[in-house]
Amino acid sequence: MHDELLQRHLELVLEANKKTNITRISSWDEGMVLHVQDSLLGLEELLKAPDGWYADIGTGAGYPGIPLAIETGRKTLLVDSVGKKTAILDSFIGELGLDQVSTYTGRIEDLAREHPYEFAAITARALAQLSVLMELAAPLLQLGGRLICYKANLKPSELDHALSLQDTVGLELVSDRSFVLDDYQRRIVTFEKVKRESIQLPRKTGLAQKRPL
Ligand SMILES: C[S@@+](CC[C@H](N)C(=O)[O-])C[C@H]1O[C@@H](n2cnc3c(N)ncnc32)[C@H](O)[C@@H]1O
Repeated sequence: MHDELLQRHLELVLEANKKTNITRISSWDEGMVLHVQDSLLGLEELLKAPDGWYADIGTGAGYPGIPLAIETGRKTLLVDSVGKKTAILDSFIGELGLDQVSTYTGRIEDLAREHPYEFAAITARALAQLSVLMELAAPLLQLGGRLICYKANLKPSELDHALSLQDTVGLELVSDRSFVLDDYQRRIVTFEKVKRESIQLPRKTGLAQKRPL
């Protein structure tokens, strides 16, 4: 049942990608590994998050958000600033019958202004360096909520910088798991929101990515 939905989502993505560029992956086999299997690497972490809303920030074609929503049945918000992408995602959601999933068209920083501290879990893949993900997620997460970061080839300096920001953004590293997926190095790095951030977040829209902390 789940496998069918996961495969149907990939079919829809590859089909839509012929008209609108929503992913660089164009083959079924690559998609099954680098989109579907990769998205599910963080399932264990999402299952450990408290109950409540889950957001996939910078979701693109719905990875890892749609596979994780299919597997967990969680109330899910797919967030992307590009309206063309969220319109395509809305059609996928209808086609797949995922009633508990919806989209938000806009910047992550604006979502945080509209819904501060309302999310129990956040995922992000191929969006930004860890410190930027922490800054973007901190004002969205409720206390005890989890930020689950999908990283490829994570450098020690990127992790060190992220760890140095924990106190500022109120997040604490809770797990770090490594995988090899088809010769690619993968890491799922998870933080928990343990206290309020000590600086005003979100900063002005765009600054997190343009001028990282
Ligand atoms: C490289 S894609 C990754 C897509 C998907 N997570 C994946 O791994 O296949 C990054 C996506 O994040 C979106 N994005 C980047 N910065 C954003 C922001 N500040 N607010 C909302 N969406 C953002 C882009 O439009 C793009 O679709």
